[in-house]
Amino acid sequence: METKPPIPRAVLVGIQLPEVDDVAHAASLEELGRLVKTLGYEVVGSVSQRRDGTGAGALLGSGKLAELAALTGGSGTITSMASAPKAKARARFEGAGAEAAAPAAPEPGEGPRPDFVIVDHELSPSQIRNLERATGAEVLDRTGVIVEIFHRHANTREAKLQVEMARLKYVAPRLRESSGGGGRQQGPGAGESHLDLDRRKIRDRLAELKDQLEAVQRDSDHRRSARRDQLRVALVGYTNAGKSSLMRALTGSQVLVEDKLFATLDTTVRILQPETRPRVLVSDTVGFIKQLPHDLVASFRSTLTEALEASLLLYVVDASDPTWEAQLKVSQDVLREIGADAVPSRLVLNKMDRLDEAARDALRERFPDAIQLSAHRPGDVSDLRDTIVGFFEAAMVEDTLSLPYSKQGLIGEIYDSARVLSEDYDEHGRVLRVRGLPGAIARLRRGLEG
Ligand SMILES: Nc1nc2c(ncn2[C@@H]2O[C@H](COP(=O)(O)OP(=O)(O)OP(=O)(O)O)[C@@H](O)[C@H]2O)c(=O)[nH]1
Ligand SMILES: [Mg+2]
Repeated sequence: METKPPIPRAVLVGIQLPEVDDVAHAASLEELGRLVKTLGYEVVGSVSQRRDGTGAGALLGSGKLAELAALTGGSGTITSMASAPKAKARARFEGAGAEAAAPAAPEPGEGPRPDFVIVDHELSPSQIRNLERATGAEVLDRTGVIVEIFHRHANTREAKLQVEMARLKYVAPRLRESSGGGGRQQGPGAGESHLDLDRRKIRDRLAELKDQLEAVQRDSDHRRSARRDQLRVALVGYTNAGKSSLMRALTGSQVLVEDKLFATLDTTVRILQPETRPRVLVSDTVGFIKQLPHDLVASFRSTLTEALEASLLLYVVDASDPTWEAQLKVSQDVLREIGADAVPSRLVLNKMDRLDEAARDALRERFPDAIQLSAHRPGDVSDLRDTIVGFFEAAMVEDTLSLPYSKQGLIGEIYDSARVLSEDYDEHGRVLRVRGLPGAIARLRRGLEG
């Protein structure tokens, strides 16, 4: 008996559109390769072709299709009846009704041939079908890969619910009959084909998920509103830029840092260290990626709200990546859509330790306002902390609050949201000289008067 490879093997496929240059095309395929590795597959090759569009029935021209099929062991033609499409994709999604299934165990491949063809573009269900017919392999597109990674990495209840919704919405139009012909079935649901039944189940499940999600979101909105008017800075940016590394260094927390795409899927909030008065809260957020599937943007909701409510956004980029400017644009575009471009921001050029002096100078010339640093250098991190503190210091104002004897219970809140410069007493109660953000002071004043 032949020993079978334990890790699924994948071939990448990319179309280079006329407006995409060679560097961007190579970077996109490279990024797809990293996404695929994050899924636990081995990339064994890639096929790419220059074309005017991605709309062709089998995506590739017939020559390229034959080249791809030679790698995967398929017939190379769409009309062939050879090797019916595998129902693996469908099977993988069948557990979707349950809470995040464990990562699928790698399925053994058939000999050394790749089991997967992974395409760097969003495909229509019929393109997927055609490619599967021609290659005999299972076909996933970029969206499918990202949805699957999100599914595996989601940790909190909110993220899990959101990702399950995105996954069902992705899979519903791609469902097909499991048993070739697609006839009507007897028994429960008689009169409905399997396909109709599956689709109806998905609709019901989506409605259920929507309700649950709304309940969870009411909770987290509540928690967030309790943090309003606090000093908040959010780390935002492309996946793998180093946001979590900076978060760790700035707050001394143990958030996950990994050389993986989408290591972080949940927003975490920690206190800037050494602690200031009032405290500064730092949020680490999920990374962005190009061609983010539309339904998944919803699962960024908590991250996006975090960004929208911060007083300062730090756009973190991996300056050692030749495509960092395009990556920055992706993050800015998503945040602009929700109006977060109104939040004051700074550009943070991370991973400077990977660049030589000349490259650093060139960047300084072009982006004089950007903060250059390495998350791995403690001195750089401490400078960044000072910059953050300085930003809030400049935004703060001084004011006087009178705390009547009947409201002494509010003293803790005052100390939490402002810096108390001095405390005096008069016949009504305490008189505090405070320094804080205008919004926070206004809120305290309302509490004292109400
Ligand atoms: N050389 C170098 N590597 C860094 C630096 N900052 C982060 N890294 C590495 O970059 C990789 C990604 O870092 P993370 O902090 O997980 O990145 P992230 O932005 O949180 O990524 P996602 O959570 O996937 O969005 C890890 O392997 C880090 O060790 C840096 O300043 N220099
Ligand atoms: Mg992270």
